[in-house]
Amino acid sequence: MQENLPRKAACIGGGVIGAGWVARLLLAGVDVSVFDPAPDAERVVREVLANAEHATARLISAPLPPQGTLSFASSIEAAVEGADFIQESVPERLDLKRRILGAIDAAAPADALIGSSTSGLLPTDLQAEMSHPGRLFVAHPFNPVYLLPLVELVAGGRTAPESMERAVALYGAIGMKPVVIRREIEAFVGDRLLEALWREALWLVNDDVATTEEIDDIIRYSFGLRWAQMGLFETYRIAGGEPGMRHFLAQFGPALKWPWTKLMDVPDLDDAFIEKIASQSDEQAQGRGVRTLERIRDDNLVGIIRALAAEQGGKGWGAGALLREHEARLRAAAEPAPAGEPLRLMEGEVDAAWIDYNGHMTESRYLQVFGETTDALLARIGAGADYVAGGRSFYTVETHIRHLSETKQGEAFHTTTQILGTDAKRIRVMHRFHGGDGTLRATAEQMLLHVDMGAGRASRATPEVLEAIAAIAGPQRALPIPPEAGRGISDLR
Ligand SMILES: NC(=O)C1=CN([C@@H]2O[C@H](COP(=O)(O)OP(=O)(O)OC[C@H]3O[C@@H](n4cnc5c(N)ncnc54)[C@H](O)[C@@H]3O)[C@@H](O)[C@H]2O)C=CC1
Ligand SMILES: C[N+](C)(C)CC(=O)CC(=O)[O-]
Repeated sequence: MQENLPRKAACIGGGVIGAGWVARLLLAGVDVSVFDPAPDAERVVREVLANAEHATARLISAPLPPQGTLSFASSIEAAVEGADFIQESVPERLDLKRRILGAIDAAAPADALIGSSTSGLLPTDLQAEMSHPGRLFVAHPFNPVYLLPLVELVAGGRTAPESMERAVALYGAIGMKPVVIRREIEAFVGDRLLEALWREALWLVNDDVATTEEIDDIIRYSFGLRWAQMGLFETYRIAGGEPGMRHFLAQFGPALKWPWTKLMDVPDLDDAFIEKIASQSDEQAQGRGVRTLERIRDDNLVGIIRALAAEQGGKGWGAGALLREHEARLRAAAEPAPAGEPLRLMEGEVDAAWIDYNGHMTESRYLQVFGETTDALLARIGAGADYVAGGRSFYTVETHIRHLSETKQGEAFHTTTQILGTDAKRIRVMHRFHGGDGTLRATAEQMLLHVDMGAGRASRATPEVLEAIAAIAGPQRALPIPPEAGRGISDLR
């Protein structure tokens, strides 16, 4: 089991955000008990979980821990019993949140942490009536919680520093990027930025400058793409050309004082304006329901995050680098294969983009999966990113892939690895690609050569790496040699 994971979590409120938390926690292997009095709460949570399972299987290529157990409680008291972590996600009303947090505080075990999902209320106000306010903090996520990694952590006046330290470790362990906000302010940082943009967008629709669809196009075809990989400041630094940020500020700073934006004014949200926004939004949705839109959004987000994970020589960038770190933790925490068995190094689900004109997974994607399996093996034997930074690495010098049967879109898969042979400079491996039903779909035999990158030639691996290889390869020697090993392509002429 991974370090810093809660033993048992309780989610109070199972709507859009609560259900997202439930899914993220369950998929991290944590048991979750939910309390939500809405009659259809269980249906909503299960539908969001189904979307999250689909997205997570495609996002994370490391073996996932066994999913936690989901239960529905009939009261707050029953939900929080035995929980060491509670996430509150009830509607955004101070009086309601105070009452609910009071009930959680009274019933939860003394050492349990309590995070509130509030989008803007001050933690000091939320704590006001709690008997143990030291354990309450704001943990503000972004929708969908099971895919977007950021969580803003905000301490109130009475939050114990130790609770914040524990919170950073806990949210990190479930694959998130906790950012501790330095000072308690309403709406924290993310929603301050988003509200400014949203307010401006409402004015543009109100004044018939653009429709909801046109505004969304202006975002998604331009700066929306930029923001997934660099934020505002780094993007503008580049826009300043070679002199960077100083030149950017000199050129565009004065425009900030021109009356372009409406700042704090908000158009009246009267019935006519609500109808205008809602009907434009209906037209834009083209009849797609919310679960369909969620699937489209999730598939796109998975594609973007995985693309970021492939950057920087495979170390990843931004949210992609965070995913790489999380996958490494999951691999380290995965139940080790019994000595002598093939290692199970990679899991996933076949992406729509991996399907070719023949309607099955295309050959280049098998090589991608086998390449990532090799990376996972190298990380396992201590030859991962730190080793490469020290100037040594393994290069793949030969690969032979055999395609044995088809794999279709959406199928689950996993890979296994057997070390066939090894010496001081080489590892010969056989990777196998299995479909969700366990059948063998493809194999890849590879020769990996240890290289001194500075000298640009083959060299001996370090004693530690050789020892780690021997610990896997020794017991695997009892396995039968796979029939694909050493085979060439037919000599058809
Ligand atoms: N929707 C969003 O985009 C985001 C919302 N948040 C925050 O998350 C919190 C929840 O918002 P949503 O999930 O959007 O609202 P929602 O309306 O989708 O869900 C709220 C849920 O709370 C339940 N509820 C009501 N009274 C309750 C009670 N006494 N005990 C337990 N559950 C109760 C409702 O039945 C409902 O299922 C709010 O504080 C909001 O500011 C944070 C980030 C993003
Ligand atoms: C609209 N909102 C204030 C509830 C949005 C958020 O809090 C964050 C998000 O997911 O955009």
